Amino acid sequence: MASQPAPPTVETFNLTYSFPDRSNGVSDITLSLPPRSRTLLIGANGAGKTTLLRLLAGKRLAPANTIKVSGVDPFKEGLEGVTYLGLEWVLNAIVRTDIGVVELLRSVGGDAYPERRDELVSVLDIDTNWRMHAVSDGERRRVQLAMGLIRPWTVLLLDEITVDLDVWSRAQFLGWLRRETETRECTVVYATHILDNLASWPTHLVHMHLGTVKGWGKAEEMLKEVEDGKNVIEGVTGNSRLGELVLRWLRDDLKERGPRSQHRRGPEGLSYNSPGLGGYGLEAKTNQQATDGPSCN
Ligand SMILES: Nc1ncnc2c1ncn2[C@@H]1O[C@H](COP(=O)(O)OP(=O)(O)OP(=O)(O)O)[C@@H](O)[C@H]1O
Repeated sequence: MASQPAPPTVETFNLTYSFPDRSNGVSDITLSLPPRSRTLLIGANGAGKTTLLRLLAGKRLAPANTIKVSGVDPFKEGLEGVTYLGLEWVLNAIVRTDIGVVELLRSVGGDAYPERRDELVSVLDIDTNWRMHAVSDGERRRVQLAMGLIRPWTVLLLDEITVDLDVWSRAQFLGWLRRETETRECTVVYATHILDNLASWPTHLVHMHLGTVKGWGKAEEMLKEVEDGKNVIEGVTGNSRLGELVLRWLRDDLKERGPRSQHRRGPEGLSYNSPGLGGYGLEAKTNQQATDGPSCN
């Protein structure tokens, strides 16, 4: 009897990762995202979102037993069904050559999934007569998204690659992702700075700051923070609850970090100080201190 596919969960257990130059990537991240969830990764530039997504995709080697995607280590198993769409995908040169959309979609297996292919062509408003050397950036991006999504992934790791889509197309695309999670066993983790049309989209939120997760959980519960009416951001109006929450997070994170020139994430256990601001190179710190907040003195 064929065994049941594992549920598409995304879990990390005290995940800490340092880059080859020994600088901190992410520190002590523990998450458990259930099947069929749609999670937004939120954080300022440099918070560690891409690093985390690449680790989850098995593109970087995490310490043993710190990541499980659909129950297994993504680096060791090279998982079928896990799709990561990030910058490398966008930069792939073939989508700038004189090649037609139909050929491109065929090259990624489109003919094996004709219904999904046609649905994506419609949702992303793609003209199958386009030739890729003669389309706009947004049109190219739509084709790239269709290429990446045709095969029925079970875990989709999306690093903001919808920036070129117009607002309507992005809304259609987000609606399609939602329907996917509602109609089959699949899970989405999406890092983005663009909150348009996302107010009621996420089931879970993960708030990242300086390589750590400051908070995560069900979106509805985290959004309650906004309802207290306190801590309002002056001069900013018309945001969704999600927009308001994220603005508060980023404002407080920035305050906590201090000026960028005074904070650089150095090798684990070390913090860099800017000599121009009174620091003198490297100073040893405990891991706890290094990850708890701004490392300037
Ligand atoms: N290969 C690398 N080696 C050393 N440091 C790196 C490397 N890649 C990224 N970093 C650093 O790690 C930190 C986190 O980067 P990351 O790309 O994960 O942030 P992010 O949250 O995705 O940011 P953004 O919103 O700007 O895309 C940054 O400070 C970055 O400079």
